Amino acid sequence: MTTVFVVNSGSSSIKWELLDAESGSVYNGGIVERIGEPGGGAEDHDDGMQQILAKLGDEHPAVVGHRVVHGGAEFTQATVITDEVEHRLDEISVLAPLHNPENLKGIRAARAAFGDVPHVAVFDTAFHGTLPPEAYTYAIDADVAREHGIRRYGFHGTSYRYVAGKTAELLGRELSNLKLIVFHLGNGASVCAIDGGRSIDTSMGMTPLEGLVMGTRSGDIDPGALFHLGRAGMTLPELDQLLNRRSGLLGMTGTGDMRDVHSAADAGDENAKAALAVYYHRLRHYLGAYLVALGGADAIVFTAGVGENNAATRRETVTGLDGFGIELDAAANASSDRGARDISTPASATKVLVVPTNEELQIAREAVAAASL
Ligand SMILES: Nc1ncnc2c1ncn2[C@@H]1O[C@H](COP(=O)(O)OP(=O)(O)O)[C@@H](O)[C@H]1O
Ligand SMILES: CC(=O)OP(=O)(O)O
Ligand SMILES: [Mg+2]
Repeated sequence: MTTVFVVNSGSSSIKWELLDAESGSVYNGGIVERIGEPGGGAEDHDDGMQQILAKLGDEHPAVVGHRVVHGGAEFTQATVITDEVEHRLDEISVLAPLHNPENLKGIRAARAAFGDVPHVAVFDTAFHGTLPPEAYTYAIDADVAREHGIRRYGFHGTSYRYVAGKTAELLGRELSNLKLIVFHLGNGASVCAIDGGRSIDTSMGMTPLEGLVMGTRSGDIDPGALFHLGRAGMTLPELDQLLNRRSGLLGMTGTGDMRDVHSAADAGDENAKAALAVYYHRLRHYLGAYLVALGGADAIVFTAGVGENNAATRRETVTGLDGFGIELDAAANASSDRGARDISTPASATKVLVVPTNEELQIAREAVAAASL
């Protein structure tokens, strides 16, 4: 038994678990949400971490695993955190300003509380270290790109690694022989084309802003629109705020929570219906692209809050694709089953699956491995 304390410190929340990395049994855990908001769970991330550490009481983990969203070009695998590593993480924080500074606060507070055990950083970007240059290169001036580190990285990799492994188990196949398209649809959302367990393309880019429509993020937008807004007087911080925090479902409907968007659409709200259409349109855009990138897929997999729970999103993503060998079983898709499951017809050449993610367990396992426990 190896007890791991996992800290998943996000832009506005901190999720945490105390679990056994071998069995996956969770002893304790929780989430501090809406950090910094009026009436939220904590004043700031430092306050949030102090609350969590107080809840741990006398518990003393053998290792602490930290989700770190951006590892830059340097960190391509889970890494034991030394003072030097912490310093390097600080330097690359500018690459993910919504996420990394908060990840670092979690690391500092946890290292102060548990100074005698190894702390391991597990990176969202690490799984995408296999992206080929044509997938990670932006077609801009090569000198500017090199000087400023402008390239695509991809995120949600810890989730993709976990879900890819579970998918192979569910199908009873070797991951090395599988072509998968995995949709991670949570507040942040992305999709990944996985060939033989290796990420070959993904929708998020240099930062977690590119790609799909998200809770508060725009996803893909013509950069020319930003120049236009800049000329109209918007400042850089305002543009950052607009695209990262006031766009996506929130920007189009007034709420960034998919459940509320559906409630509104069901009640006849035209903005909500239009926003869902945009959300689905973007999902299908990437599905088509990745089917071609992989030369066909063995399975299309849905995970995270929306992907696991929202039958309408799954249906609208794959509807009308029988001619491509993708046939959803409507009843299986609509059922309230939980757990990893097949929601396609027996005849469907490409399986459609729901596979719940577990980033905390994946972080715990990688933390134990990196710390050689
Ligand atoms: N039953 C459900 N139906 C539709 N959407 C759901 C359901 N349950 C959760 N969600 C949506 O999942 C999203 C949150 O996903 P989650 O993976 O928990 O996000 P994150 O970890 O990025 O904060 C929210 O938009 C929420 O509305
Ligand atoms: C990388 C990212 O978007 O993370 P999250 O979904 O937790 O915001
Ligand atoms: Mg998440």
